[in-house]
Amino acid sequence: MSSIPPENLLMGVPKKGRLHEQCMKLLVQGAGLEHKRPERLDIAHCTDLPVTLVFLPAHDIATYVAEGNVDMGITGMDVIEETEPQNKDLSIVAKLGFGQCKLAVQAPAAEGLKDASVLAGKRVVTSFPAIAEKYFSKYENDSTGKTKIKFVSGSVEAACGLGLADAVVDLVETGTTMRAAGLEIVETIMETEAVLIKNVNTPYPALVETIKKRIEGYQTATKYQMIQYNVQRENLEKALAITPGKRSPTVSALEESGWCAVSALVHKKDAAKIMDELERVGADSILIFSISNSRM
Ligand SMILES: Nc1ncnc2c1ncn2[C@@H]1O[C@H](COP(=O)(O)OP(=O)(O)OP(=O)(O)O)[C@@H](O)[C@H]1O
Ligand SMILES: O=P(O)(O)OC[C@H]1O[C@H](OP(=O)(O)OP(=O)(O)O)[C@H](O)[C@@H]1O
Ligand SMILES: [Mg+2]
Repeated sequence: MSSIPPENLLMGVPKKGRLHEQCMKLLVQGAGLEHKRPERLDIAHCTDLPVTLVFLPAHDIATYVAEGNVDMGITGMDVIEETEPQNKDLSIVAKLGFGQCKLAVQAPAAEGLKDASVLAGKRVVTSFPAIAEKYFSKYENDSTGKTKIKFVSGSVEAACGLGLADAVVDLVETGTTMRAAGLEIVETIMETEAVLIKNVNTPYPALVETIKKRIEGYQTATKYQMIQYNVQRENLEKALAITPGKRSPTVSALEESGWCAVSALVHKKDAAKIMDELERVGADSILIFSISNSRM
């Protein structure tokens, strides 16, 4: 294996699981971190920037970053919360808009529990023991005693069915896993999504900034599309009210007198509605272009 060049920034990336694919897309297509990962190896050097990707379990990445073993990383907010008291040197660089789900107290639907206070002192199985312990402590008193929290690293929802737990604390996205196990949400503890994080003492702040800018540019590109259309000057004001752009639209004169061409960024999700509205105020030759990357 080639050794890590000493001048390289180390970036912790989830090696598998729910975040892996979207992380790779973001880092390669978005941040241009092209690399070759040798078979079975958890380290890959990038060709364009002095960055080495280190493939790690998502649940360990906050700790690696907080302790400065890697300079940056991508993991869930839930993982950061779980390791919280040790994270004084960790800071969040950007929210990434994927890996969105919630961490929730779940109990058998048949029990019909109205709130989690009745679970204080009972048996709870989770991959998030620190969050669960803190959460249940607010419900505990002399008569309930301490909640018995047991750590498992996966397949958490099976614990109630196996008779090992009265409730679980685990992630819920679509709810499919939870419902299949006959569970329901009793209380939501937190909403979570993937975040880009850094160690505040990294010796590569300029490189962190470059990666952050590249990712932000890519995120904008994936959220927006470029709209272009022609409109008569008398209808321009109404058309610009529909497409005010991100900062401001570009308006240029057409050869045909009385007409101008407009281009502006629009939210991808609003594009169809905006085209309808522009047509209604007399715009024509309306075109939508995808943006593959951007820098604003
Ligand atoms: N169903 C989900 N939807 C969205 N994000 C999720 C989901 N499950 C997990 N995550 C996010 O991904 C992070 C890593 O969890 P994941 O389950 O991918 O890792 P893992 O348990 O190491 O992998 P695997 O489940 O393949 O063993 C979680 O901390 C959370 O932030
Ligand atoms: O609400 P859903 O869409 O069903 O997603 C939630 C499930 O996804 C994750 O599990 P994963 O698939 O990573 O398996 P694991 O429990 O073995 O980690 C999480 O731990 C939940 O079990
Ligand atoms: Mg998992």
